[in-house]
Amino acid sequence: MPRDVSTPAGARAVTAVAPAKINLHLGVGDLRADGFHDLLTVYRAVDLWEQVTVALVDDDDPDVVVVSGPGAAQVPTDRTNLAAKAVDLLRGEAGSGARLAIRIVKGVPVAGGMAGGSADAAAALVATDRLLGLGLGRAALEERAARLGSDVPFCIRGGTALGTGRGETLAPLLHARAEQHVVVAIADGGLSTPVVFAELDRLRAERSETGRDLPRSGGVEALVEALAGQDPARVAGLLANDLEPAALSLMPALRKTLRAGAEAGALHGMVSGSGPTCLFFCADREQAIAVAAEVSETGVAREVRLTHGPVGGAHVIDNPQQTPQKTP
Ligand SMILES: C[C@](O)(CO)[C@H](O)COP(=O)(O)OP(=O)(O)OC[C@H]1O[C@@H](n2ccc(N)nc2=O)[C@H](O)[C@@H]1O
Ligand SMILES: Nc1ncnc2c1ncn2[C@@H]1O[C@H](COP(=O)(O)OP(=O)(O)OP(=O)(O)O)[C@@H](O)[C@H]1O
Repeated sequence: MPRDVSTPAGARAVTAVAPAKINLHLGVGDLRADGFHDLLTVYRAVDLWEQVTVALVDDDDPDVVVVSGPGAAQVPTDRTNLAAKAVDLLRGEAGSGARLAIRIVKGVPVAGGMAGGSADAAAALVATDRLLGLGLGRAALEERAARLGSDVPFCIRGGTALGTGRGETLAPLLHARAEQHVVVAIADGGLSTPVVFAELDRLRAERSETGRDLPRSGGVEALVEALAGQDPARVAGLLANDLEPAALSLMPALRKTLRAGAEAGALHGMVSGSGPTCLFFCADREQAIAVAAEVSETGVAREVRLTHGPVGGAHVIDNPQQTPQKTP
């Protein structure tokens, strides 16, 4: 462990946090020539946070990556770690020879479809920008973020946003502020994002041969309008995830999880992004507490968490113990 990686924010270390994302709508187009799929998505940041500290260390100390928190053992600690890629990108661009150590405290399920690794990259970009005094604005940081992954720009931005392209092109949805209480059911094991996209392509091809195409989600206008109102049931009726059939095909046990949420009375249950985390949308915090307790009792999930959104995007925090900012 480098000697000053846990130094409170100051000249030699900066800590930033970035939120998990959920996709209230995830429309997936056909496979593109570059290996990605065009998306039409409504992103929302929720209050599960990754915390990343970037610290200047002495020349003879290594550029270590230290990861702690749930699922830490599954996260790489070499330069393939997305936070390390973010640090290397900005340090290289600045022509800096600084030795930088990274400490990650995970609060988002690993490989769970909630952009945990992307949040690490987002927080690392924001922290490195501040530590090296680069002064890159939001737009420049989001451009670097898009090079690291499709979800990374949104983890910087936070709030609620429309995502297009491969998910990296964002437009804020400033009126979509209706708060949501969501129960997060974390599965035992993860799903690989590219494998889930490939399974969707396979299912679509298979179904089209039988003449019964897999249904595709439509537009987002009604959802965006509902998000400007105050009726959680209306919002719940408009949620959609085109990747869900692929995640269910790869992990059929998730059907049981979704059933448990429905039986507990959630307004709507669905797989989060590429899965396997399942989300249960509730009318209010009281219902969310009751649904979380009931789903937890059935034993279908490894862990059940309560969350809500929207919350803000990646930002520097002065005190690593402090609670991240709650509003966008
Ligand atoms: C499922 C989502 O989380 C929804 O927000 C994202 O689309 C995934 O975003 P991400 O994890 O940042 O994914 P990336 O690191 O950009 O891409 C990983 C892999 O996922 C697949 N991928 C990702 C995004 C996209 N629009 N189409 C894809 O087909 C590709 O195989 C790609 O090589
Ligand atoms: N900092 C990181 N944190 C977590 N995983 C990382 C990180 N860097 C690289 N990875 C790799 O990325 C894989 C996906 O992890 P991640 O937690 O980002 O998945 P995810 O939340 O399903 O992603 P998304 O929702 O963006 O598709 C992991 O299995 C891990 O090997």
